[in-house]
Amino acid sequence: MHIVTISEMRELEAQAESRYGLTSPILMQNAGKSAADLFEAHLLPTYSLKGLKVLFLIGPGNNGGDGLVMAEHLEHAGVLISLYYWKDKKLVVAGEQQQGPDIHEALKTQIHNADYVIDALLGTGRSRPMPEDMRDLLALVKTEREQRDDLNVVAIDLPSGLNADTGEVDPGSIAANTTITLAYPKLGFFFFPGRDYIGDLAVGDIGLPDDLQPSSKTEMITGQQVHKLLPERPLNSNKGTFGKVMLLCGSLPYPGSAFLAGSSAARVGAGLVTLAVTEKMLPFYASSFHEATFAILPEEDAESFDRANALIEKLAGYKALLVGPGLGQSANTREVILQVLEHLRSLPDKERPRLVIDADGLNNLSALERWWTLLPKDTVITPHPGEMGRLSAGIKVSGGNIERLELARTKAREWQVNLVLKGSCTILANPEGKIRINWWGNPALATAGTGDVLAGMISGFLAQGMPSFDAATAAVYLHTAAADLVNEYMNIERAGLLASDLLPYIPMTLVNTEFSEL
Ligand SMILES: NC(=O)C1=CN([C@@H]2O[C@H](COP(=O)(O)OP(=O)(O)OC[C@H]3O[C@@H](n4cnc5c(N)ncnc54)[C@H](O)[C@@H]3O)[C@@H](O)[C@H]2O)[C@@H](O)CC1
Ligand SMILES: [K+]
Repeated sequence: MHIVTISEMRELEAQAESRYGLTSPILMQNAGKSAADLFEAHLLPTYSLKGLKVLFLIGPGNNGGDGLVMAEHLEHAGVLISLYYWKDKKLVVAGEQQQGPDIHEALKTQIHNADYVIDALLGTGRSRPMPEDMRDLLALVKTEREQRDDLNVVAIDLPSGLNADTGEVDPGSIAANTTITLAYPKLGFFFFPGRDYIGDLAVGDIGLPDDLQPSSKTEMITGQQVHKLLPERPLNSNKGTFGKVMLLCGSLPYPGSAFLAGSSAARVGAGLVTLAVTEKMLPFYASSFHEATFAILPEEDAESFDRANALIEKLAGYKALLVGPGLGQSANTREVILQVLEHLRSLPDKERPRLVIDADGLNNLSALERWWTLLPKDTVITPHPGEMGRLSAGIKVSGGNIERLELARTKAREWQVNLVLKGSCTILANPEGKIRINWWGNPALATAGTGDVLAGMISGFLAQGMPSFDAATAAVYLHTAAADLVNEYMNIERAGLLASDLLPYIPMTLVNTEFSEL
């Protein structure tokens, strides 16, 4: 699904009118109707609309207009509606305009009684800091919600005061429990602090024709998209059909990485997983990972040439190679990596295993001048912000702010790689400037070993012949989906997940994608 900036959204609306006669009032009718439908479908699976008390905060522009249309639809469905028009300071309760000197007190009563407050004050037309009286109005809602958690705020299009391009927020903005955005998610939703203000995201349909597409090269990854990317699993198949993946991972003191990454490759469906390990390490893996096969390498103090060659000799017929997790950063190991890269570059396209480099693979590379010139075509790299900083000559890389986007786009082009810049909303960028962003994040994933799982999943998809950018896309999405399943089935919330907990849930995510809307 496209992600749009404010100007891209305006351009779409202008085209809708000039090419299809879809004027602003028509789009607004569609927007308000769709918001009402989503409100009913997504937000109230267990409640009836009848008798529900909903207060609408109506702003001066089209965002307020959307709110009014939505209110009208909900009123027909039996919702008890009150409307507060911010600009005129007018309060209408059940169709009656409230009179008298103290509208403010009457408004407070409405907030106190409401089940839902709909924030339809400002949308993409926000052009300046919020006036104090709008901040005060939202502060009343915020205070009330702090006192009772059965008050929900639903933002129309976006939480008022949020900058839809950057994710910056006004001091008066309040976080929504749910945001019903119109037509497409806005870029600012994917960056902090904005990300924290969106709550659950739903995307409303404003009736734009299918062939009117945004020019944006930025996409939000969705379950349905991933479902279409996943490899076929024909009945007439054997383990050879689904490809072999080799892992150059794990060393003392990080043996677990190879197990986690290798298991993850198998869990996304790779036909065969081979761990390239030393004889000393073999007993550890052989006892914990029964399904793996092994390529035995000379010990780590052997000549780098011999270590690299032992791997290269075994590599024929492999479709994917993962280098890095737990590998260590000795000069000898760096030499091994360089020789393996040289070998990969020398192979014809068809015979070359697709490469994923993660963790120590990246740390080893970042010590070298113009390291990216050493990579074979179609490589995927998966840095977290710290690794990204080292790869980019020591700059500081944000974990969630908007600057990440341009950095990812520029560097993927410059380095000619498929870049997975990890973070709360992981960003993927390819050499052609295409961007895909993962909406889902899960703080439980902030624990050791989950990166190994992600890198393993990518290599498992590569083994099955998926193009590099798509393999990374599917893995990033399903990795957070697996974490959500762990939370659900293990009954945990934001902490306590072990990376290995993800493993049994990965296959379930492959099935679920078809049915997830976002
Ligand atoms: N234009 C269209 O075709 C459509 C617009 N849609 C809705 O319209 C919204 C955009 O509408 P508008 O462009 O009218 O913009 P908004 O409704 O976001 O706000 C613009 C109005 O608010 C005022 N304003 C701007 N910043 C302010 C601030 N900080 N404090 C107080 N007032 C401020 C402006 O003077 C203007 O009157 C979208 O977010 C969406 O909700 C949808 O109805 C779909 C179709
Ligand atoms: K709004």
